[in-house]
Amino acid sequence: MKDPKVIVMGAGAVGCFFGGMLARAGHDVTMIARPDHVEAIKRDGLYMDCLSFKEYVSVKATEQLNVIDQADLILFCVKSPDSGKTIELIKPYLKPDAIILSLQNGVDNCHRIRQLIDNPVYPAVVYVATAMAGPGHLKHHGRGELAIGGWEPERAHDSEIQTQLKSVSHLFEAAGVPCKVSADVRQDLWYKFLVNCCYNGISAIGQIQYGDMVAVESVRDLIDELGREVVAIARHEGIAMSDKDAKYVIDQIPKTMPTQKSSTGQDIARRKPTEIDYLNGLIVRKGKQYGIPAPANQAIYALVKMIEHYNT
Ligand SMILES: NC(=O)C1=CN([C@@H]2O[C@H](COP(=O)(O)OP(=O)(O)OC[C@H]3O[C@@H](n4cnc5c(N)ncnc54)[C@H](OP(=O)(O)O)[C@@H]3O)[C@@H](O)[C@H]2O)C=CC1
Ligand SMILES: CC(C)(CO)C(=O)C(=O)O
Repeated sequence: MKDPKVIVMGAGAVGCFFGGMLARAGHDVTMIARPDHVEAIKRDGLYMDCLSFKEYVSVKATEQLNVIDQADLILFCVKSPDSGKTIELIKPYLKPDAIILSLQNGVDNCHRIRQLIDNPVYPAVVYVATAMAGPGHLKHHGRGELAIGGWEPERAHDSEIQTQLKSVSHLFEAAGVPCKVSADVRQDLWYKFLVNCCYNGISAIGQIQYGDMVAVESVRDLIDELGREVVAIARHEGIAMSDKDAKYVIDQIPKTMPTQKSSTGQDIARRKPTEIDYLNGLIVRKGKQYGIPAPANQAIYALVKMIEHYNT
């Protein structure tokens, strides 16, 4: 992929970080964002307040969806409940070979997107801690690596897919973003999903950072219980998950991003609907379907839904 035109669809915390890194490396990037962000980015540039640098990065920004007709690569960064409607909005402008990279949490966004369009769609497993601190102002709290891959098992060895994935990976790597092509991206997605089920809801309910969360012993016990339930469901889904690896990915979060409040917590703070139906809510539904009890996930799900109900 030589000199691709990159569009960030939904330039918030994640879109501004990864799109911003590509723009900073000199790529042609356009952020599709809400008016307050567009105005600030056009005026001053995107302020990337990162752990390793603080810089105003020059990048294009617009509210207009028709710029999608130029895109070779779309970083799809809207929240999970917005996936379907956003795809319907951009569908009229999509080039047939434009690659859509979903940087969203959850395990079913690519499947839902792919039901609406024929374009190549790939998941990115995203380990980063970011938030929008104000219009055009990105605050980075830790990490920033990606794993991408082909998720449709029947097309796993397709050479065109592997070529596309390698070129996307090179693009990010050259811009300073570690990006591996995963041999089993479904497994990687479930490990990340495990992290989200363990941390996002508690952080949202308590409006609390991960480092402070795990200072409380009973919260650590709850995280363990949430994790056990998710691992049981994952195994039932045919995902190979070891207890040792699950514990490792869970333990890394407060160590590598202690000052972060989850994206679900950020939604609650902004009085927006959350992604909880696609996180702990999915575990609750699958638990009922498979007859696997998931009371801890049920409790987190119910509490976030209650807060959302009176908050939005
Ligand atoms: N924040 C984080 O650290 C991480 C987040 N993630 C995942 O990444 C995904 C994105 O999360 P995040 O970046 O935090 O979310 P944000 O809410 O910060 O960003 C999404 C942005 O897209 C905007 N948007 C939605 N539709 C449109 C549209 N039609 N036109 C213009 N702008 C639009 C939203 O505006 P509005 O709010 O007004 O709808 C919002 O500003 C989620 O799936 C999340 O779980 C993954 C890893 C880490
Ligand atoms: C990586 C993590 C846990 C960062 O907060 C996240 O994915 C989220 O907030 O949704």
